[in-house]
Amino acid sequence: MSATDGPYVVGVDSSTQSTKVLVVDVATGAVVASGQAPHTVTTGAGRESDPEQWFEALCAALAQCGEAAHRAAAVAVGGQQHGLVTLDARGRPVRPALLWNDVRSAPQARRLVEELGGARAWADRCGSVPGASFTVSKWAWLTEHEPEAAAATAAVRLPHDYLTGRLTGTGTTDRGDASGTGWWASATEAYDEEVLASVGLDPALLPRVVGPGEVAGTVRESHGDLPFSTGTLVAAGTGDNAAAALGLGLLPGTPVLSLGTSGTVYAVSRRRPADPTGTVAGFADARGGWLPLACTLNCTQAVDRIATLLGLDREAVEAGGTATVLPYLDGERTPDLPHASGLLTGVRQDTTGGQLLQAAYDGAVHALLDALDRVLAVDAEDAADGPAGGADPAAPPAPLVLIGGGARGTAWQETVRRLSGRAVRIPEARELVALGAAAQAAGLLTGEDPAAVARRWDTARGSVLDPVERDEETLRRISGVLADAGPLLGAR
Ligand SMILES: Nc1ncnc2c1ncn2[C@@H]1O[C@H](COP(=O)(O)OP(=O)(O)O)[C@@H](O)[C@H]1O
Ligand SMILES: O=C(CO)[C@@H](O)[C@H](O)COP(=O)(O)O
Repeated sequence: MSATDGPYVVGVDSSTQSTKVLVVDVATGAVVASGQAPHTVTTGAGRESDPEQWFEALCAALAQCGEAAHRAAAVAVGGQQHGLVTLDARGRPVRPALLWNDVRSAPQARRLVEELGGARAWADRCGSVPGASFTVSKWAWLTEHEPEAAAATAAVRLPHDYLTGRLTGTGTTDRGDASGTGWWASATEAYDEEVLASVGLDPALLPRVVGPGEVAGTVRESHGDLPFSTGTLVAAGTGDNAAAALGLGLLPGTPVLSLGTSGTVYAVSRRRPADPTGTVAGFADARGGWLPLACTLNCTQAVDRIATLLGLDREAVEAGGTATVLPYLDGERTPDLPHASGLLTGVRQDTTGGQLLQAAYDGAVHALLDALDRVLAVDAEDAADGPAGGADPAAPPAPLVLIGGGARGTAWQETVRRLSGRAVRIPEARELVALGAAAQAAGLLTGEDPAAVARRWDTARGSVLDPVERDEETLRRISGVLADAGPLLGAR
């Protein structure tokens, strides 16, 4: 069979900055066509995007795929997590979506944690201690600040639910994305009626949770902007991080570090996470397992912004110097400092712009690696459960898999390598979220586990950079600044 014999599937990544689509050959995993279209995100106090623009971007990205997209037998959507999409009775957005990196809901998150038994209780029932990013906090913010918008809401959706619904005409989600809402209890794998009641949200407004391997629906009557025929299968879809885990065919014991608008660090696990510190979110994955994950709000965009302020190319880093940058331009989630802003300290007469830029990369990566240890702690408990659970403890640690737009940058690669002290694998495949969605769609056609599809496609193939000695001095310096700067960063 040649690389283009089909059948074909379409995988979608509707993430913060853009929509990316891949048309993939089910037999070989060959990407036969791709497209990308940008999104607009508001700046200022909040972070909002228009869901209708996501659908327009999806149509535009699909149009770039030409004839190949018309041949798709199944489609799935991976999307940015947590965003609150409110729809009216006609299925139109009541207002723009509140995104995962909108920190205005931090006070509501804190109140919810206090009112429902504290952090330990939340971790036990929901798997996570909700912060400003979680959908439940956003709904609580909306009911307080825009009660008329909340009252006009006839359906509540996540970004990937919204797009899936535009394809099928029905309201569905999946356990992976539902686990980032704060109203889905990981302990019972069901909507948590007590949490919903506490924020005045009627469960009838929520989508049906489609199980792994189930069909969400079929493309309702096809229309001009979409290339799909009526009746094309639509898979459950999931959140973007769970989709990337599928796209890598991830097994327990292999940590992933994703460098996009958000920085994320995660692993798959057979053990349900429940971290009462709130650093590790106890997400479900898209298969039936778990996805302990930590997320930062300031990653590639924050470092690019600092490069722009310095008038430098993003690769123009220089080693050395004494400067420390905490690039928390949008407030921060890991560490939990939603009211923080960026901090620069340790500047001397001989500090160069390139050193300041390197310090920004270091600050962004420090936060992720600090959290990686906690993510791996869940995974290590998992490994202790049995031989299938994780890596041989005597073996060297598995390479850190580097994905997301930033993984293409040498400065990012070298910073992660130096501050982690681990080998770093860089998959050749660029769009792991869209590939994971494609693998989920392919699984509907072949009956295979989507992660097994991705392994058959060899999506994690790529170069491995050898480990270098960990730069403990820089890590210590950044940790010291963080510890000393509490009041400046709005720490409570
Ligand atoms: N060659 C590159 N080197 C470094 N960074 C890059 C490169 N190409 C893209 N990026 C970064 O990737 C980011 C987008 O990554 P992506 O994973 O697509 O984000 P998201 O999924 O959040 O929309 C941009 O903010 C940009 O800084
Ligand atoms: O909030 C999280 C994870 O909890 C983010 O990872 C979002 O899912 C956005 O992802 P990107 O658009 O940065 O890929």
